[in-house]
Amino acid sequence: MTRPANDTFLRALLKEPTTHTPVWLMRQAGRYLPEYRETRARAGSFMQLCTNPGLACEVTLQPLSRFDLDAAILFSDILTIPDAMGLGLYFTDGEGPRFERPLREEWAIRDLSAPDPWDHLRYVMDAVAEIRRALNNSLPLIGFSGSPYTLACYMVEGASSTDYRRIKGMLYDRPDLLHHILSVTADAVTAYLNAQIESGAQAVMIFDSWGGSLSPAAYREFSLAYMQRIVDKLIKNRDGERVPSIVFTKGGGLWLEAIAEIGCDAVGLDWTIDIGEARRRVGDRVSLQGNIDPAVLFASPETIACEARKVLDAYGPGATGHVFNLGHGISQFTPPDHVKALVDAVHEHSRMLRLKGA
Ligand SMILES: Cc1c2[nH]c(c1CCC(=O)O)Cc1[nH]c(c(CCC(=O)O)c1C)Cc1[nH]c(c(CCC(=O)O)c1C)Cc1[nH]c(c(C)c1CCC(=O)O)C2
Repeated sequence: MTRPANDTFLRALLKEPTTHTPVWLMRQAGRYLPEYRETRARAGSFMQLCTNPGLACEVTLQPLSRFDLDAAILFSDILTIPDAMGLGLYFTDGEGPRFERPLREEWAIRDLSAPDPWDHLRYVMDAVAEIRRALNNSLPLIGFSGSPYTLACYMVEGASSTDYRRIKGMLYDRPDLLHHILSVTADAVTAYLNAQIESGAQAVMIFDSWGGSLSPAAYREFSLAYMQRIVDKLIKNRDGERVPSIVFTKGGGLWLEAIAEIGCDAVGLDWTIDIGEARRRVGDRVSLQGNIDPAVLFASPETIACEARKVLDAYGPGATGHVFNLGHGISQFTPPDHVKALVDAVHEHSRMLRLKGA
């Protein structure tokens, strides 16, 4: 496949040299942008926005026309899979996602099956294809999914949770039931990501937002093992090339070496670990994505630039292997011009470091 005109993001994931450090931001399309709020109001609801490929494409492109970002990410949500499994996803203002039929009963768990992405999730594949056409090979497009464990948290709890008591109760009392949910969900995620690759996604990311709430042993058994199964089964693109994958476990800093072993190309880092230390620990096995504290964006543009330089300096010398990002999704209260200060500082400082040969 011809690489996009700006291929720095793909190059960094594959550890090829780059002229600057590529940057994109988790949740770069979202409520902090007034034009997003306008499109969302026109769509009616968040799910109507996600299920309309034309509107999903429109909001995917919005941050790209404001900022000099190095990648686009599909506008969708991780909860499309449990919705397609029949759990009845809905969003309430201020309370986040909820399911009408959370997975609690053994019979419902035994009934669970992986949805065919070309049938129940075709709107996502249509959005991927439409975004690729609109990008016209200017930038790479990232596809994504939630990790099986993170999806299971929402499926079993029925909403966001602070203590995960239902899923953790199941994990310790009925590990067989949780393994069944995770196994079906891992098959669903594999088919979903592969369908996104067939539709044109040029990299894929697995968001394991809640894996970090597990004990080390439970993390390996209930989260990491299933992400490994998915990464193992990712297909190549139509031209027979490897599609790089990124695995992001929020709160996974203690387990970096284990994550780097599963066969992914890059590991996402939250802001609780020094990126230089992370790099020393994983060596050449994987690239790293991250990891500035998203709250830095509430500081002044000068401070933001200074903090961005600290992350680039902490990563250290070498012209590749780092994709700059936030340590978690951007806050809806972020001033858009602060994002510009961040993106421009990353480009400027990393170009300077390359010229100095650092
Ligand atoms: C846990 C999780 C979810 N969704 C996602 C995760 C994993 C990442 C993380 O840990 O944050 C992933 C996600 N959600 C969204 C994207 C779009 C792509 C991007 O720009 O990065 C991505 C990659 C859009 C969204 N997904 C959601 C919004 C806000 C919806 C709105 O317009 O009201 C957006 C832009 C809704 C959503 N979806 C989810 C929650 C908890 C919420 C409510 C969050 C909130 O209210 O801030 C589940």
